[in-house]
Amino acid sequence: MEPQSVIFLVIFLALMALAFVLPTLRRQRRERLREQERDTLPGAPPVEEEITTGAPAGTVEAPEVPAPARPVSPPAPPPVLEKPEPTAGRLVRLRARLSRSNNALGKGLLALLSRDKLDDDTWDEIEDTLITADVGVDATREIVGKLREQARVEGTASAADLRAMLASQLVAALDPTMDRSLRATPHHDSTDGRPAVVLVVGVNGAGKTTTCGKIARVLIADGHSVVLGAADTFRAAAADQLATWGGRVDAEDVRGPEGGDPAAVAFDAVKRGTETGVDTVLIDTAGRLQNKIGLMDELGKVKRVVSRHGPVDETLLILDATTGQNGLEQARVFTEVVDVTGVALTKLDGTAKGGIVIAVQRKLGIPVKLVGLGEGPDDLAPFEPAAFVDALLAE
Ligand SMILES: Nc1nc2c(ncn2[C@@H]2O[C@H](COP(=O)(O)OP(=O)(O)OP(=O)(O)O)[C@@H](O)[C@H]2O)c(=O)[nH]1
Repeated sequence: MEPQSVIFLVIFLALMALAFVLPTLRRQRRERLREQERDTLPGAPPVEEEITTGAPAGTVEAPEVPAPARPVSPPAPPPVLEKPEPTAGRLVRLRARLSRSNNALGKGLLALLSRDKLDDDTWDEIEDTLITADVGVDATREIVGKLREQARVEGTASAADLRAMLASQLVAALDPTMDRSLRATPHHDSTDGRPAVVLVVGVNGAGKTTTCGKIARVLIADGHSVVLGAADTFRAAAADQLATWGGRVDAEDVRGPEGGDPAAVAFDAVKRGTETGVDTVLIDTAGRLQNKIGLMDELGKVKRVVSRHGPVDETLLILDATTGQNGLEQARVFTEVVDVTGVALTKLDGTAKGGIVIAVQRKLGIPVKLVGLGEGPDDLAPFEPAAFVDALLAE
C-alpha cells in the first residue's frame, strides 16, 4: 500500500474511533449529572441552572439533560393544636399583673387611711388618689362620701378596717349584681339552635382582633366550637391575624376580599357557622373612629345584615384601658350606633388607672364582662368585681 493511502486510512480510523467514543463520553456525563440530580436535596438549586449558566452568550444549546422536576417540599406537618387554659380562676392567676400596675393606688390609699387623724385634707387626698386612678369625679365623690359617713358612724376605725370599707364601696360601685356572662353559646335562650353570634366592635388598636382570638380560646377550652368572621376588611393583616388565632385552636375562619364589604363577610360567617353547626360565630370588625360617620354607618349595616340570620346575641365593645377618660367618649358613640351588651377592657396590665372599670360601667351602664391583662393568648379573664378590687388595692 502506498504511504499516502496508509495516512488516509489512519485518519479515517481515527475519525471513526472519535465518532464512537464521543457519544459514549456524552452518555457517561449525562448519567453522572442524573446521579447528581438524584442526590440534590430539596431546596438546593436545580441542576438545570448549573448546566445553562456556563453556556456562551448567544448560543442555543440543546439541553443534554431533561429539565429536572422542581424539588418537592415535604408536606407541611399538621398544625399542632394548643390546649387553652381553663377560664376558672384566671383573674386570680393574672392578679399580679393588675397589682403591679396599680400598687401605687393601693399603697397610696393605705398610707392615707393609716393617718392618725382623717381630716378634710386627708379625705381630699383620698379623693385625688381615686380620681388619678381614673375612677371618675362623680363616682369618686360618691364613694368617698359614703366611706366618710361609714367611718363617722362606726367611730374610729383601724387602717385595715377603713381599707375593707373602701373595698366594699368600690365593689358596690361596680354593681356585683350585673349579669356578666358572655352570651356566646347556643344555650342562651334567643339562639333557637343556630350559633350564638358575637359582634366585636371598638376603635382601631383597642385589641379587637386579639380579644376575638382570646375569646375563641376561652370558648374552645370550655368545649365549644367556633367560626371566626374576619369582617375587618379595612386592615389587610387583620384577617391573617385572626386566621392565625383560629388555626391554633382549630377554629375555622371566614374572610372576604381586602377592602370588600364587611357586612357580606359577617353574613357569610354566620351562614357558614350555621351550616357547620358550630356553637359560636365571633365577628371581628374594623377599627372605626367615632368621628367617621360613614364608617359608623357601616358598622350599623354589619349588624343589620347579620341580624337577617337572627338577632346578634352579644355586641362586645373593646375598650383600651390606657386611653382613660377619652375612651369613654368613644364608647358612648358606639353605644349609640349598635346596642352594646358588654364591655371588654383591654391592656389593664399596662396602666395604673384600673379605676377606669368603675367609670366605664357608671358612664355606660353596661357591664364589664372581660378584662385583658396581657398579650399572651390566655391573658383574658372574666371580670369579677371583688377579685378585681382586691388586686386594685393590693400594696
Ligand atoms: N398589654 C396588652 N396588650 C394587648 C392587650 N390586648 C391587646 N393588646 C395588644 O394591642 C395591640 C392591638 O391589638 P389588635 O387586636 O390588633 O387591635 P385591633 O383593635 O384589632 O386593631 P385594628 O385592627 O387596627 O382595629 C396588639 O399589639 C395586642 O397584642 C392586653 O390586654 N394587654
